[in-house]
Amino acid sequence: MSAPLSCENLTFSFDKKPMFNNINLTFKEGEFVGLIGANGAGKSTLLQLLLGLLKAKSGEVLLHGDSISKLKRREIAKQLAFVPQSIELPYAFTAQQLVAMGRNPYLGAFELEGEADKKLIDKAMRQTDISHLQHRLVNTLSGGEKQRVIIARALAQQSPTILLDEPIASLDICHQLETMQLIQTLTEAGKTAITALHDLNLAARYCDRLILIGKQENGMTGIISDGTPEQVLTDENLKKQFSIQAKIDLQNEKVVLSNILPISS
Ligand SMILES: Nc1ncnc2c1ncn2[C@@H]1O[C@H](COP(=O)(O)OP(=O)(O)OP(=O)(O)O)[C@@H](O)[C@H]1O
Repeated sequence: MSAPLSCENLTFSFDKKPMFNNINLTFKEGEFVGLIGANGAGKSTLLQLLLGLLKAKSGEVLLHGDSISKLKRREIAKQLAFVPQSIELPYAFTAQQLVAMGRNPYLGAFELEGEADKKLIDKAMRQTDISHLQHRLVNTLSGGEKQRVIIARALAQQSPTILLDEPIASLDICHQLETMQLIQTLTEAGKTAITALHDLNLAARYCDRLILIGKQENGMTGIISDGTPEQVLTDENLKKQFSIQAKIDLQNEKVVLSNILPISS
């Protein structure tokens, strides 16, 4: 069976500045993948390419083997949900109305949500701990509350694959852990999750696979390393790609970084 999401020979540049050259990736059903890399490495850009929001210069993104460029946005939305870093809304929506937008790909124009949709909306709000915020206007919520509303919208979308751009950046520590646990539970149930993350310890603790993006020897952006957290979070990668040194241990079969220090250039 073809993978829920893959890309073949993706090449991309912003204006004339070459960025990705020949990226090939396959994401399997039930994988929890962390995209890691320093600021400006290209994590968001890769997510936008996988979503079909940025157009590759060459190569293609495939959803279950079908080229994303041939699918309508509505069909793509049934397969891929996205949690962006931030969201600007032109009008005042309540949290519940925003979460309900996750059902739009399944509804006709002017069609209202049915009972089954409402159940999924309620469930997504419970899973992200925002049921008590349902009637609040989203633009009055704190950054972390708003982030959880956006995650709930993506869950209500019920897509087999979810892409998240730093979903825990503005969350308190408890909601960070709960969100990572929630994504882990969803992937254990078969969903594929690909999430950009800055916290390497949380990435190592929860993700099955890490993809490290960064500058290659030839100056182009590419995949520096792709594998288990143990394979990717090596002394050399931490030094070269993050300019840090750290003590790397294994605790309960999970990589744990401690004594993290910047390497002054
Ligand atoms: N619209 C654009 N036009 C030109 N360059 C861009 C554009 N968007 C992003 N870039 C550049 O592409 C590079 C990758 O950016 P991207 O946002 O993908 O990085 P990132 O890994 O997500 O970074 P961060 O961790 O800081 O969010 C950066 O050098 C950025 O300045």
